[in-house]
Amino acid sequence: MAGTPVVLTEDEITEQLTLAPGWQRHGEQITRSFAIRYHGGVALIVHVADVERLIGHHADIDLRWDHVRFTITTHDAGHRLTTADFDLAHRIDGIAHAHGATPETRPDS
Ligand SMILES: C[C@H](O)[C@H](O)[C@H]1CNC2=NC(N)=NC(=O)C2=N1
Repeated sequence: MAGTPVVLTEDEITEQLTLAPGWQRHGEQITRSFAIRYHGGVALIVHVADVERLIGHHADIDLRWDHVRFTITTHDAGHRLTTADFDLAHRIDGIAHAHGATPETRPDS
């Protein structure tokens, strides 16, 4: 990822969250789950990983038998939220949709 990422202010985070419906904030990270069967989740993760490699920004990914959960923060900014996190979130939304994964709200996400 080019340059040192700029940490977002609270107001900027609030604004970014309104533009990324479905993503939930947990401290200095954002997370979202998508319902998809295990092998479909593996294919989804491979696709996301290809894009992450291109953009130089990576989510923590939790694969379960019936869903995949993505958690994003910017390590290089001291595990704070930056625009790179929301950029990746939007990219994940598009890829998940293309794979037929269904956004879901889980109590643990
Ligand atoms: C050099 C490399 O591109 C950087 O360390 C990237 C890698 N992927 C990353 N991913 C995330 N989530 N945060 C980062 O700060 C980050 N930095």
